[in-house]
Amino acid sequence: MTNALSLCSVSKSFGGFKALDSVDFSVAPGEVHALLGENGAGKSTLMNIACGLYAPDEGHVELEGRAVTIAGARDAAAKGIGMVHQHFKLVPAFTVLENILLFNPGRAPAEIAREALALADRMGFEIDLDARVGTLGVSEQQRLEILKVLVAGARIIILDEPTAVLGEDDGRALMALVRGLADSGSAVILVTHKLHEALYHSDRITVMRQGRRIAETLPAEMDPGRLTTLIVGEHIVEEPEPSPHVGGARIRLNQVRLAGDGGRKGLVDVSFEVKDGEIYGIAGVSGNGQNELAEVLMGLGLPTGGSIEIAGHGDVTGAGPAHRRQNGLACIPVDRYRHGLAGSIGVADNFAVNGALAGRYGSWLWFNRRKARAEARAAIETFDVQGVRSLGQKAALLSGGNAQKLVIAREFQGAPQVVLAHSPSRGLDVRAGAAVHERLRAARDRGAAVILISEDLDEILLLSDRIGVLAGGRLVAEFKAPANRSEIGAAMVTHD
Ligand SMILES: Nc1ncnc2c1ncn2[C@@H]1O[C@H](COP(=O)(O)OP(=O)(O)OP(=O)(O)O)[C@@H](O)[C@H]1O
Repeated sequence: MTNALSLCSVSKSFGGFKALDSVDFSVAPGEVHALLGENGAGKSTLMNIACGLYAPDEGHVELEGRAVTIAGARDAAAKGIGMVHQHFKLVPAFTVLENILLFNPGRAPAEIAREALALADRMGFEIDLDARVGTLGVSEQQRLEILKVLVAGARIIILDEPTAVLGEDDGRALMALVRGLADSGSAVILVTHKLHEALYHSDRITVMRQGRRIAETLPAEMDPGRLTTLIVGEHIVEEPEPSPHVGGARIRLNQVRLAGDGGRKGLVDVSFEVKDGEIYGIAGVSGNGQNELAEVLMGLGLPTGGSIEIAGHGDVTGAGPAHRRQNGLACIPVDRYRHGLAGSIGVADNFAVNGALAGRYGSWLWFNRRKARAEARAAIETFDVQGVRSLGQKAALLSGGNAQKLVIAREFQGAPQVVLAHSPSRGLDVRAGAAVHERLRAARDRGAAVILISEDLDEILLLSDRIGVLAGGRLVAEFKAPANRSEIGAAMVTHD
């Protein structure tokens, strides 16, 4: 069968750095083709060429066997290529229908509405066209992103890490939707870091490493070990490791409340404590209060009741983010681009923020830029942040995974006593994910209290010494490691 899309010997450089080196990639109608590779391997760059955001330096693009030039995103849409980006491109204040219209200008709203409802129905989900996007949950927003490109007539659909923001159930539902798209004749490219998605939900797998295509293979010929080895060049297996020493309570939440509004659940009388030398995992289906809990802990949301205490620092309930940092709290936020990094400023300056707050580089009158830069350079090396070609390079130009490594490098400076990690390995490849886990264990082993909020139950089970389950904004159950996976799963869903 003729391929729907082929990228033929495509190369791309950014200022002398070869992000893609003569890569071949194709996808056929009715096929799900998984694209895997380490952070910075070049997956997004390749897909950006497929959807017209970048022009290749060498090589060319073919649609149904004919060489074409794709002149930008609009042209790609007109040629039937639709990309669903990792970071949604929706306007929260607009309704669902208005967002679809924005993406499909010039067409009659009534016609678009009819088509959107018919497509949603065919894909097996419901959608309220009048709902404001800001009130939708992540999985609904993602379906809307997919619907947007389908309404625009996409037959080649590129999904960039679509389940990174979803919990287990929503992730499974999305995989069923992906299969439905292929069954209806679309060519689907699934960019992912999740091995099981490639192994069980794709028809073909391409692996990239350092800008090159390392392998094109079939799921039947692979298993998790072999696939990991292809991706990172080594066999990585992680095992749980209990804490060597648990001390006294370091951080304590007493009956913490946060009012819910719109689609937000809020928090209802959440109480738990985390001890020195302990990783406390917060498990739960996404949208059950995890973001709210993280905000309250980071000092971004003020609780409407209850208190938060950090041993040695007293009551920090009303303290803002900067004050909390000075009280020994480090944060790895879930949304690294919103709360973690300032994309438009340089890598070194992003790194220096914490040290500057702690007065490590002098005062605002005399800022020791040399020291800040030297520390940034050392941390980038230690934490293996790749793709940094100069310390002044904008953080937004890092690949998703390397941006996360930069946040972690910064947050682990200065040996924090309390670490809040919210989905810390989201978007990271296996090696980088394992390295982050190692850092969290190391922080715990030197006596820090670590709070790990993650919708990935495997990550929770792998790392936690104790586990709390968040459901409907309440902490509904607590377990000690080694915990039973199905009991935790039951607690996650049996409470409203
Ligand atoms: N516009 C750009 N300018 C400079 N460098 C860039 C640009 N876009 C990408 N790069 C670099 O090219 C390399 C490949 O990045 P790319 O985003 O394609 O990786 P990826 O495989 O998608 O990674 P991840 O899984 O972390 O998202 C990285 O080193 C990145 O820093």
